Amino acid sequence: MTRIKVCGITRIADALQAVKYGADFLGFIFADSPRRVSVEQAARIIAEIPDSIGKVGVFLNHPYDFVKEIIKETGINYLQFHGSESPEYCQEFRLPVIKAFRVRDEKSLVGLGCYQTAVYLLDSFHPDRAGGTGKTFDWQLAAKAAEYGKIIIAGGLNEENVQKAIHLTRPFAVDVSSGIEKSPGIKDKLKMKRFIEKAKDR
Ligand SMILES: O=C(O)c1ccccc1NCC(=O)[C@H](O)[C@H](O)COP(=O)(O)O
Repeated sequence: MTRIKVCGITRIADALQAVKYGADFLGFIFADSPRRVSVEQAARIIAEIPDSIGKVGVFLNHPYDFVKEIIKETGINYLQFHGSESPEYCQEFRLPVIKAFRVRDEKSLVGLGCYQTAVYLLDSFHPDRAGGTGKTFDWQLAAKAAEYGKIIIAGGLNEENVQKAIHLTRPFAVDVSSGIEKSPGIKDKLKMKRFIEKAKDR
């Protein structure tokens, strides 16, 4: 069954709803974003979440020591590197790594084979925004990435298109953020429920 990552969590209520509806991973953004959480905020939310749920810290070209500190202070147990972090940098950490690639065309996936990460997350390229764009990319390109390992499909997913994305790309997981929001960082309960139901129905 396709796993589900709900990203951009900023509130305990949203985290608990996502778990109740069946999310497998929750994402906490430490990069510059309207969905950014403080260390204290993330730690407070994570303390309320069952152990079985993956808690993913999302980073963007952060210094090694910053990431180490967040791991220590919050209890995140997955690392998502969303920038131009090198394979060597990703291997410095003991936690499982999700390396993100922002897909514009085939060339965006060059270098993917150099990483030895747990999973690859494919997100949409946007010239000004690193993530949470609400835009999809050409899902046909996901097949190339799948040759290298497990993939997570991200970027512009919502209750209308998630089944098609799963059907076309057969991912390990799907990732959603703005497609289930009322406003950045504030999730819409009903949209979240419907998204998860649709994703689980595939
Ligand atoms: O979501 C953000 O604001 C963000 C900002 C900077 C780096 C990464 C960010 N998000 C990472 C994610 O994993 C999002 O879930 C992913 O970009 C998909 O977002 P959306 O298109 O809104 O579903």
